[in-house]
Amino acid sequence: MIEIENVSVRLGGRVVLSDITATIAAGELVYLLGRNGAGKTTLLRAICGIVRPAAGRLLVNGRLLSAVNRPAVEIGVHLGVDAAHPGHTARRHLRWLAHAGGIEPTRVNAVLDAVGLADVAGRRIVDLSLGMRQRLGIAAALLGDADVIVLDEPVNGLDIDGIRWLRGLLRRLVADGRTVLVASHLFDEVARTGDRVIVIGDGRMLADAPVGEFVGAHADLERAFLAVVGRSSAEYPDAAGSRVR
Ligand SMILES: Nc1ncnc2c1ncn2[C@@H]1O[C@H](COP(=O)(O)OP(=O)(O)OP(=O)(O)O)[C@@H](O)[C@H]1O
Repeated sequence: MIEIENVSVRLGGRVVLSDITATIAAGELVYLLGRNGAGKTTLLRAICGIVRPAAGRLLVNGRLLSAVNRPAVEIGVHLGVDAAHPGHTARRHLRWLAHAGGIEPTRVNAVLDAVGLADVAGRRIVDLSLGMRQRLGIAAALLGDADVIVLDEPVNGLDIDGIRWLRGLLRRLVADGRTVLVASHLFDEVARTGDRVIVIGDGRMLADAPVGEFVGAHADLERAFLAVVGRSSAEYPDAAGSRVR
């Protein structure tokens, strides 16, 4: 379970998140939605303990991560494909993470198999495709066999096989009773797989509802989202008084 209690975050002297409260329960796949710069990654970073809130608190399985001996077995995290050293091989990267996180090294081969990277585990990360690096990030999130999994835009770069594989993986994780929180811009995937959405706009919480309830009377999730966050003038230059030639 993830409990976000009245969390505010300041970065570079600016309030980036303001008074966010939400609970993500075990066995739930919750998507975090918001425009670019809304504060999604910052919230995920705060949950993982990378960013310290200016106010409020974040609990993972009822505890502050700072009070936990081995956070890597409490929460599995994938916050972007650039988190790995490009000169390391995929296997070496995961071995290093396992060592740093106090995780049994036998987990490395298990997660390489689980994400379909066993055949390229000896390749340097710089030589992996974007989709492969995405799978490597997901492997890192699975390494500690944690009950709580947090992923930032994990679908980017995956081909159709990868997308279908990830859908199955996410559903299996929640069926296992894990807590899964995913930031995404891909409304089709969210509508297809999500239990609930949390919507952030300009660092503020705009909605927290089951997907069906959130869509409500709107034609689809995208339209429901736009109704909540407001339409962008950049998307509608006519409305802003200028014309695209
Ligand atoms: N280290 C930092 N210092 C100052 N401002 C930051 C820092 N990191 C992020 N921000 C700002 O915080 C705001 C939220 O950024 P964040 O990356 O959380 O957005 P996001 O919703 O994940 O966006 P995207 O969809 O583009 O990934 C942005 O205005 C960003 O410029």
